[in-house]
Amino acid sequence: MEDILQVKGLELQVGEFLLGPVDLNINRGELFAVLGKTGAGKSLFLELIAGCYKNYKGIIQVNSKAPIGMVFQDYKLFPHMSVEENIGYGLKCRHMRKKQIKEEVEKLSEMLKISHLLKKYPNTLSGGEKQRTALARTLIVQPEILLLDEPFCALDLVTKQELYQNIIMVKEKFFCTILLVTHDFNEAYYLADKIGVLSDGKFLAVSEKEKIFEQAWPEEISRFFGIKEGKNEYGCEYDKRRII
Ligand SMILES: Nc1ncnc2c1ncn2[C@@H]1O[C@H](COP(=O)(O)OP(=O)(O)OP(=O)(O)O)[C@@H](O)[C@H]1O
Repeated sequence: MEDILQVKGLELQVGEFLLGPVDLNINRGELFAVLGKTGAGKSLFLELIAGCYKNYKGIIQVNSKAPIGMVFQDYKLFPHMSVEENIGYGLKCRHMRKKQIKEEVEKLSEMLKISHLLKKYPNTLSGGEKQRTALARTLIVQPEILLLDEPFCALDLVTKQELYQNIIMVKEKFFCTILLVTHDFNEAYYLADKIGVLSDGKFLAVSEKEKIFEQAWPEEISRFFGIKEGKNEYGCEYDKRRII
């Protein structure tokens, strides 16, 4: 399959922290989960791909003419704009006509089940509603690469599972390649095609999801996958059906 993103010898030093070197290829259309504990460098990696840093070493090659979309951990909605204005913002910047913006916003809101929120303002929304709004605001400009920085971390289990379905829908209907940052292996396992384990700024392992349980990983990596001596945290043979 064709690579949409190629990263070679990528390094970024911020203060004391060194991210990289990272070598990674992401296939078009895949969902790649960046799995790691707090402080591993997950957000930095995503922000680097998004173009937030200039002072890096190495190569980031993006094989896409469309913009890269990013949904931030804290959503970063514009507080003075309604949900409708937030979602339509990217089209307004591209000088699309008001009527067309309205149509596009309505269409996308329906898909993400937030039509009833359009007149509301961000400070009156729940976490899940904010997340859907942020996702819609990013998707409206039809990115080919979607970067999601721990999009579910502050949400309850039921809302999370509803939003997982949104992500699966987005991947299929928008043909997006998705990089998803998470510290939750179950989430990564449920959603991803491929999982990369990031620890202290370095990818310790990258594996297709199906192959995770077929390989003997070093102890350090096994822990990320919830495996201990071939067994899971419940002390029984790892049973993939347990996951979500
Ligand atoms: N602008 C910055 N200047 C200096 N250090 C930074 C900067 N941004 C991040 N760091 C440091 O880089 C390391 C990685 O941060 P990063 O936010 O990428 O971690 P993370 O894996 O996303 O963690 P979390 O899961 O808690 O969000 C941390 O030690 C952090 O303190």
